[in-house]
Amino acid sequence: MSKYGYSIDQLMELAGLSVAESIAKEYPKGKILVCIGPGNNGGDGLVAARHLSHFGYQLSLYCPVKPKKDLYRNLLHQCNAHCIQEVEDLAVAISEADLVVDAVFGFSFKGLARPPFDKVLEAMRSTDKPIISVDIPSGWDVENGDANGNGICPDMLVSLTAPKLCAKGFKGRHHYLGGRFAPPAMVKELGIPEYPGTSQCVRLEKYRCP
Ligand SMILES: NC(=O)C1=CN([C@@H]2O[C@H](COP(=O)(O)OP(=O)(O)OC[C@H]3O[C@@H](n4cnc5c(N)ncnc54)[C@H](O)[C@@H]3O)[C@@H](O)[C@H]2O)[C@@H](O)CC1
Ligand SMILES: [K+]
Repeated sequence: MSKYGYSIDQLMELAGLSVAESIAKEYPKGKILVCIGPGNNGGDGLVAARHLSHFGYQLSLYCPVKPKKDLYRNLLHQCNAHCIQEVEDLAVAISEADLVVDAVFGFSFKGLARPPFDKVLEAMRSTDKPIISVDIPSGWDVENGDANGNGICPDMLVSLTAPKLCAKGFKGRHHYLGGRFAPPAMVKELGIPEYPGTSQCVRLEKYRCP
């Protein structure tokens, strides 16, 4: 997207907002735990957490690794200013949550999850709480999906910009598209569906991939 002059902050803000809006369309108000990874997928999760708190959900964050980048630190600072608590005990936090947002890994994940994220994925695999994955279910390869069987099975997937090939393997109930920032040339090239009105997200009734 940088060829169109966007900064990562702009894209992340719109991506996270679209994740929050997608969640609000399908799940009633309640407690949401957001699990944050070390890259931009985690940044999307921090933005989504902030918007969900504005929408009236009760948020908490689990961030086992904190990158030193200003972008990440500022997003975390904003969450703190919104009284979003960070939790230390993942098992307890999952048991107390109504929903879990998976913002651990996105399209740059490779191989098998290394510590401490192996335990985060394990905890998300073993809960029966609905999981909402940001862009890609964590542990999945962007093209080959859950090839090694260590990924998670989300109830909702919010694909960003366009669904990735791995979304073919998504078996959950709700598939949304968010990240409404593609200019017309890109919309045409990728066959991105139309968004309704002013919405930042669109429900996909069947798999669509450019
Ligand atoms: N158009 C775009 O490019 C946009 C992308 N966004 C988000 O950015 C995501 C991609 O972000 P990134 O490229 O930062 O990557 P990710 O957030 O997918 O993850 C990269 C991080 O995971 C680590 N990692 C990779 N494999 C690992 C393994 N096996 N075990 C442990 N750690 C591992 C890497 O060292 C790196 O720190 C997308 O999926 C999407 O959520 C949005 O923020 C905005 C727009
Ligand atoms: K994810």
